[in-house]
Amino acid sequence: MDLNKNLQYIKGIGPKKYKKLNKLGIYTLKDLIYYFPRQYEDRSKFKKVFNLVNEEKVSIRGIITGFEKHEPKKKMIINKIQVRDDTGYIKLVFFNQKYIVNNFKVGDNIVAYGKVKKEYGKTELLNCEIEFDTKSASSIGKIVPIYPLTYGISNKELINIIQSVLKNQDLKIDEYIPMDIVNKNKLCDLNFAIKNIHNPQNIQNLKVALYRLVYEEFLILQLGLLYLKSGVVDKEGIKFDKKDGLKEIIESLPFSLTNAQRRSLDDILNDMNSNKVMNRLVQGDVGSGKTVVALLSLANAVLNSYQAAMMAPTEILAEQHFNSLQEILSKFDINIGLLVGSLTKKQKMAVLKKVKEGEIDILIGTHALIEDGVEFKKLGMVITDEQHRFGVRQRNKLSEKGDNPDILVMTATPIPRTLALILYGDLDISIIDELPPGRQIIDTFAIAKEKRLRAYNFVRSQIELGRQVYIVCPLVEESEVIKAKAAVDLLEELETEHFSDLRLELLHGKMKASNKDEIMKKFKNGEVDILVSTTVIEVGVNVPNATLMIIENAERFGLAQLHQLRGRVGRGEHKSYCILIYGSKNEVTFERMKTMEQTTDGFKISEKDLEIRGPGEFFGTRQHGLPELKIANIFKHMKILKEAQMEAQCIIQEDEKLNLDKNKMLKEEIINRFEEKLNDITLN
Ligand SMILES: Nc1ncnc2c1ncn2[C@@H]1O[C@H](COP(=O)(O)OP(=O)(O)OP(=O)(O)O)[C@@H](O)[C@H]1O
Repeated sequence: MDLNKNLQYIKGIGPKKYKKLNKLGIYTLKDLIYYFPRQYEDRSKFKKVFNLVNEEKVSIRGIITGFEKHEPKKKMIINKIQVRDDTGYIKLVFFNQKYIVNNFKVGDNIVAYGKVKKEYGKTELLNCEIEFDTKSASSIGKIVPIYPLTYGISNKELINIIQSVLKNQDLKIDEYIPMDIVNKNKLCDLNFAIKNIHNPQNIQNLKVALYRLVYEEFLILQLGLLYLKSGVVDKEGIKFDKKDGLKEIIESLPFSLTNAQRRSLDDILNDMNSNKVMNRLVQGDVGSGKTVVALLSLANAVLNSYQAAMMAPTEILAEQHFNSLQEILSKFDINIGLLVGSLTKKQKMAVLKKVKEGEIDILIGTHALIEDGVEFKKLGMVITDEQHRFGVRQRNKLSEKGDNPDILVMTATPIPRTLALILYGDLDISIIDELPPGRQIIDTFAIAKEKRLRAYNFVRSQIELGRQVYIVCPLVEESEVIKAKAAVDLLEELETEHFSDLRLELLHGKMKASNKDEIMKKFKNGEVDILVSTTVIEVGVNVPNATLMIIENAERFGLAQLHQLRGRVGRGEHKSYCILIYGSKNEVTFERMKTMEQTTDGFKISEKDLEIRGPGEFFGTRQHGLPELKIANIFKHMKILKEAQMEAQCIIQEDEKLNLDKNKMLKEEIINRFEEKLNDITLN
């Protein structure tokens, strides 16, 4: 049957209902049957009046014996319907709902659902729903689905619409998952699943249906991502040679590469050497030395007579990358340019001209890089250094400036593999899981806020040793203005009450870029003792002389975020410390603080964070970039996700392009659903 049929042409759905459904994003038959409840209320068991317990929510069944009407106040009418069953009497109470009550008369057999109130020997049912006691009662005596709704359509209305469509004998949905996979994973029939998700006969059926639909959604998602990666959209790319010049650059570095850096670089150079477009993610723990890997990849493109570009999430970072690259590559006659929002028009025009004429070999910048006016002479490679901050669209916009350039994505957030497969399932992954030698463990201490003064004494002792300190402000609402105010307040308190003799500076997102830059420079040059900052310093900032980080209200941050922040210290030869000051004292806070004290491995921390905080909060307040799913929940259904991921991998291994006959419908479904749901993830 054609599930793409517009609902307007379905019997029983007039223009009025159609319009209401549109508000929920429902247009076709498929939209409707795939509009899933967000939860259920179990109203399936009826109780006798005699057995009712105060405050419980129940379904009852009885016969109407009379009506009462009270008007305790103006404009307030309370109607009561007296009902009897074979064990006693009960009154159903309705506030200002005459229109419901008027549908019934004495002698009618009814079913009702509500909350029991027992007082002075009387029993009443509040917040009532009532229906005639027929087989078709839609929302009483059943497990009732509760749908996500918008204004203008009630849950009951939606239930009625969906039920009437489901009863339609013609509704037969074709199975598109190959039968061997259905059987192997014990998935129930698709029609059974759809019927039971909307109108579950019992809890067991509901579970079976839910499992199937969650599994299906994950399978399609993962398979779609793998399918994209598997070469279906492989574009012809540039074949870069491995140039000898690269060896020279590597030899000029002040250190030798770690094994993990070498491995990642090899992956990248092999990709670059193939004639397919590279789509690779380099995931590295804090301080693992991603920048140098990026630098060498960019240099390899330049040695092959191409231009390259690198996009960073903040200006501070872009400048830092610019400086590091400049330091190493200028000796090799490679020209680096910087393009950020804060340049004057004149400066910007000059950079753009040089980029267009090919005088700049490597352009570093913020999202200013993807603006329309930026044109390259011969762009061959792009790197985005991101923190779930750029969507695929932005990534693609940058790569469109070249002719199928190779793409490298760098992220400093260690994420568990399961999630990486979803967030970056369309990319090949290299992991830098080793810190450069000589790195010291950052000693981490969590203390209650009452002990803050001790921490401040420690700040002083570090500064006396010639070191520098970060103090990170409490995490407040995601508004830069409010964050800035919190930072200003904290600075004032520290300056007047604790460190009036030291050099303090402030850094927050609301400051003019040139100010930020100036302060960062001063901090780098050792002209500032304490940098009071919001989380703008979270990613990438590299000041080796800073050895102590204090984080206020540490319990408000995600563990992954704390780990990133902590990674700002311990970047040089000096022993480094992180003090987490927490304000609330509950189990979860203690457990999270303990994790930070005990572990410095970003991957372990992120696993733990996921475990402790669970749904939604894992990525902190940050935009997480996870795809929107209709029924599956990446956190709640982690086990099913893993199973579906494994299956997806098997399917692709057997039939990379999904050309086998048995996978034909699956492929169609993926293409359909991907277009609709995963716009943000497709690579074209
Ligand atoms: N193999 C190495 N041996 C010694 N030092 C290294 C090595 N690789 C990088 N470094 C140095 O380590 C520091 C951190 O490197 P880098 O800034 O690239 O880290 P990162 O992975 O980007 O970290 P973060 O995600 O925290 O920004 C830099 O000072 C860099 O010069």
